[in-house]
Amino acid sequence: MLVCYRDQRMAQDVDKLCLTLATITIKVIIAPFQISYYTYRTYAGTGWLGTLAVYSFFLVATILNKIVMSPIVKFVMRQEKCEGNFRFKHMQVRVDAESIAFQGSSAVESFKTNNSLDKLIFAQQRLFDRQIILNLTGRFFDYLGSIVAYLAIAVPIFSGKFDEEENLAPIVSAYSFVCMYLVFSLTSLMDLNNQVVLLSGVTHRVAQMVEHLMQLQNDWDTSSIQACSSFSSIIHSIRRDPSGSSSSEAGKHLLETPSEGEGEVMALEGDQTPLTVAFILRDVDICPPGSSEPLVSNLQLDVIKGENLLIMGPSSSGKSSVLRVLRGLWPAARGTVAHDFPPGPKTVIFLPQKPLLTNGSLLEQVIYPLRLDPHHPLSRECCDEIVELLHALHLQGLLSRTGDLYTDPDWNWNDALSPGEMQRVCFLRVLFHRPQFAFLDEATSALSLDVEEQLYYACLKRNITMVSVGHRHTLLKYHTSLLTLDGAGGWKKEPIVHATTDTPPH
Ligand SMILES: Nc1ncnc2c1ncn2[C@@H]1O[C@H](COP(=O)(O)OP(=O)(O)OP(=O)(O)O)[C@@H](O)[C@H]1O
Repeated sequence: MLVCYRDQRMAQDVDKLCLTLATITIKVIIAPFQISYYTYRTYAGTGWLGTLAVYSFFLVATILNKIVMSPIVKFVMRQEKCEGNFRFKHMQVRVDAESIAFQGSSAVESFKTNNSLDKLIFAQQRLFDRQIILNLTGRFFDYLGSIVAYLAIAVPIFSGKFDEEENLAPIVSAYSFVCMYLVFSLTSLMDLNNQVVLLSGVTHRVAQMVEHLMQLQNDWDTSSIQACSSFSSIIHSIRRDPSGSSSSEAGKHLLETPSEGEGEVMALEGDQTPLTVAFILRDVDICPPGSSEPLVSNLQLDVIKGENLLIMGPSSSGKSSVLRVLRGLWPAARGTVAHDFPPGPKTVIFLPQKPLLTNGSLLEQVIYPLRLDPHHPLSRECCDEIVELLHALHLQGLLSRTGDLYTDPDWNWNDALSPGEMQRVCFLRVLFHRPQFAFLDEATSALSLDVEEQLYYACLKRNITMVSVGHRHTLLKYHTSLLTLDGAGGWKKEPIVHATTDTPPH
């Protein structure tokens, strides 16, 4: 559908371009004939003096127009640049939509996009201010043009070219003003009509988008309420079922540590930290959009504090899709997905498979998906910690390239960093925010094994519960459970038995 829509839009754009080009070509072809014809008519009516006056006026007007126009060029360029930046930001948001949704960073991206829109509007405002002067000179020469025309006619009249008995008034005006005004009015009306047509098309599309967004918001609100109530009922059913027959690892965990577990679950329901259970999945089928073929069938899964889960399986078996369902990006085709935790990077963080870097300073990359408050700069300790982490992950080179933490570089982070650097910067967010749960979708696939080990041990040291998706068997040693997808809808969850040498270094 998206491809269809894009193709339709492209076809429409091409049609519009062809139409504009055809109009310009016709005007260019007609222009010499028009000029020749009207030069002849002017010469016939006013003689060489009148023709010379008109041509001289045209020459002076063009030169003055050029002088007024020249400074505007740089404002046009600035406006074009701001518009380019704004459109690029929009494109980035569209391309990275899933990664943004995973990281819950829509607010910061919205802020940054609005910021670039503000810059664009400011640049446009400055351009419009200058264009007023240009328009005024344009209009001035338009009116002066008609005076010059009357002056040109005055020459033959006063030189006695016309008979005195002739009624000169009709000759002079020859209804020219009425005709010119009519043509002007019609042209203006046509321009206005075109603008209204264009505007109504755009308004229609914006209205459609707003309606669609409102519908999405309603659906999301309804599903969130359902998710919260499902979470409560599942938690209560776990408590009521001490045999743990239908039950889950979460149930066992809660029953093994009743007082602590219950207290923490109650805290969860009351929207407080710390979390014990982040997600509960019951009888869940996962299907990609537009398909009824489940990637994973009847999935029972609990994401519990302290249980580091590794999801493995063949390519396209649905590993990332499990995270998509957990994050609420895809609805479960069947079953219940329950979750209830306060939003924010201190509780749950998702690192999508595609590293997501935003525009802005190095500091903004690290604190993402939060954004800097210009009135409350980050504390010195925080900055020191970030610098320390950058050194620990061998990213101090970025610091020298940007100059400091706060400078917004004039290059694009997505173009200037290697895939490994991007992954380390994204992982740095996890270490900085220290969330309770981190969902890592092949977050270290571009890194060497020793760096991977360093990052995972850093997470373990910070007591961050990890749910990782990956292919490497070296990841096993950082996790306690393994969920294996077979690519045909089946799955198996088992504990990982560790050798004693696998304990993290302190
Ligand atoms: N937005 C989407 N719309 C339709 N199908 C999708 C979409 N995203 C993914 N899929 C399909 O869902 C299936 C599972 O994708 P998923 O990304 O979960 O696989 P994966 O196991 O993580 O694979 P890999 O190991 O290659 O990353 C794939 O066949 C993929 O083409």
